[in-house]
Amino acid sequence: MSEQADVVVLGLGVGGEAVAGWLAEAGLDVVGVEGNLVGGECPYWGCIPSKMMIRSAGLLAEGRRIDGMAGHAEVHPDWAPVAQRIRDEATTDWNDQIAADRLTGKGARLVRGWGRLAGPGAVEVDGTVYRARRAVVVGAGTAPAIPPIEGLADTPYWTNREALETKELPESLLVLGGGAIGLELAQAFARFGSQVTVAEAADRLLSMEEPEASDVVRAAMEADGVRVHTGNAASMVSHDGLEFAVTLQDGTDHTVQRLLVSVGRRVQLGNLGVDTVGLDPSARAIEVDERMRAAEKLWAVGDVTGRGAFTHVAMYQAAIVVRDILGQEGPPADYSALPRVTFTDPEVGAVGMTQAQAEKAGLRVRVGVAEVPSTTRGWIHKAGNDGVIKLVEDADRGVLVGATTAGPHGGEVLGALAVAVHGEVPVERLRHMIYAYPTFHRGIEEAVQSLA
Ligand SMILES: Cc1cc2nc3c(=O)[nH]c(=O)nc-3n(C[C@H](O)[C@H](O)[C@H](O)COP(=O)(O)OP(=O)(O)OC[C@H]3O[C@@H](n4cnc5c(N)ncnc54)[C@H](O)[C@@H]3O)c2cc1C
Ligand SMILES: NC(=O)c1ccc[n+]([C@@H]2O[C@H](COP(=O)([O-])OP(=O)(O)OC[C@H]3O[C@@H](n4cnc5c(N)ncnc54)[C@H](O)[C@@H]3O)[C@@H](O)[C@H]2O)c1
Repeated sequence: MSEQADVVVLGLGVGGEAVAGWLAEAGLDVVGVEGNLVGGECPYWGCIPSKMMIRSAGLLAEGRRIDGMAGHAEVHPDWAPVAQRIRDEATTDWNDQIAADRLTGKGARLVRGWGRLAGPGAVEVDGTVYRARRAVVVGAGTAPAIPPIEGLADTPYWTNREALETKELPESLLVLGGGAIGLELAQAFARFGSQVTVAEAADRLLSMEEPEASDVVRAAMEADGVRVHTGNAASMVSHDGLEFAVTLQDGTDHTVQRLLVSVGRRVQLGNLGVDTVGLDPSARAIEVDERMRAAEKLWAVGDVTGRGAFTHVAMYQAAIVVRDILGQEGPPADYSALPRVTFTDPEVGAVGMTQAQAEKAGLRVRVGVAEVPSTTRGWIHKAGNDGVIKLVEDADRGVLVGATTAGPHGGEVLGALAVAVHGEVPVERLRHMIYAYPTFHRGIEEAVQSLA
C-alpha cells in the first residue's frame, strides 16, 4: 500500500512535532510518524519532569538554608507530591492524547508506528509506504548509551525513564556518568534523602564545561551528601534480585538499591533505513548542512543531527527546516553562540566556547573571572552563593566567544552573555555598560574588568 503527502516527518519529538505542526499550519499535507509518544523525550522523560523534580528539591535546599539566616526550619521531604505532579501535570500519566490532538488540530495526519526510510522521499510504516512530494524530515532523537560493562546488561538498571517514572524514592542510588542527566538527578534524589554516589569516568564532573564550573558543582554535590568518584568508571555490575553490586575501576565495591546509567545518548541510525538514501548507518549522527539538508529530499532535525542534544537546538533547527521547505529566506544554522544550562544548584550556564576550545581553535584568548561569593549580590545571598562567572575573549577581535555562569540563577545570568556572544558585542561596549546593582548579572562587569 502507498499514500502520498507533501511532507513526511519521521519521529515527532520536540523537533519533529514542531516541523510537522508548522508545515501543516502553512497549508501543506503533512504525515507525522511516531512510534511512541508525540512530543518525545523532553516532556515525558526529560526536561520537564526532571525540572519539576529539581524545583521541589530546590525548595528543600532553601528550607535547609533558613537556619542561621532566618530562624529555624525543620524539613521533612516527601517524594509523593513530586511523583504525582509528574503524572498529573507533566505527562498525563504518559498519555500523549493532548499533543496528538494539538498536531492533528493543525491539519497534520498522525500515523502511529515505527517507520523506516524506504529510498528518497519515502517512509515505510507497517507495510504502508508514505511518499513525500517535497520532503522527508527525520527527527528520531537518541536513546541512552549503555556501556559494555561486565554484567550490566543483565541487570534491571535505570535510565532517565525509570528515574523520572519512579513513585518511590531510592534508598541508595549509584549514578554512572557525571554529566547533565546524572548530576541533575543525583542532586535532586540526594536532597530528598537518597544516599547517592556518582561515578564519572573523566577526571572531573561536567567535563565538557569549564573546570571552574566542575569544581563548583563537585563542591555543591558533596555538600548535599553525594559521594563523588571521578576518573573512575564501573568495571563490573551484578544484581541479586534485591540490590546491585557495583565494582568501580579503583576496586571499591558499592551495594545500592538502584543504578542509573547516564553516560550519554546515542543516535540509532541502524533502524532508520538511512542506507536506502545513501547515508552511512554506522555514522554517529545524520550529517546536515546549514539548512538541515541531509540527502535528496531529506532533512533532519534535533538530537539526530548530533549538533547539541538540547530542546532549544531542536526548536531552532525546526524553524530552519520549515523555512527551507517552504522556500523562505533566513539565516543558515549557526551554533557559535549555543547556550546550555545544567540545572544543578548552583546552575551552570554556558555559551559558545570554553577557554580550552578557544585555544584549540587557535584564538589569542583573554580570560576574565569573577567569583560569585565576592560580588555584592553573592555576598548578600550568603547560603548557597557558590559560583563563578568566566569569560573567554577572542583578543584579536575584541569580542567574547564563550562564557560560563555558574551560580544562583546561573541560567538566567547567562542570558546577557548569550546576547553578547551571539551579537559579537565589542568587549569595549561591555566594559562601559551600566549593570544594575546589586544583581547577580552585575558580576559580569567584574569579569569583564578582569579580562587579561
Ligand atoms: C533527563 C533529561 C533531561 C533533559 N533536560 C533538558 C533540558 O533541561 N533542556 C534541554 O534543552 N534539553 C534537555 N534534554 C534533552 C532534550 O530532551 C532533547 O534534546 C530533545 O528531546 C530532543 O528532541 P528531538 O526531537 O531531537 O528528539 P526526541 O525528543 O528524542 O524525540 C524523538 C522521537 O522520535 C520517535 N522515533 C524515533 N525513531 C522512530 C521511528 N523509527 N519511527 C517513529 N518514531 C520514531 C521517538 O519515539 C521520539 O518520540 C534532556 C534530556 C533528558 C533525557
Ligand atoms: N539541562 C539540560 O539541558 C540537559 C539535562 C539533561 C540532559 N541533557 C542532554 O542530554 C544529553 C545526555 O545527557 P547525559 O548526562 O547522559 O550525557 P553527557 O554527555 O552530558 O554526560 C555523560 C557523562 O558520562 C561520562 N561517562 C561516559 N562513559 C562513562 C562510563 N562508562 N562510566 C562513567 N561515566 C561515563 C562522560 O564522561 C560524561 O561526563 C546531554 O548531553 C544534554 O545534551 C540536557
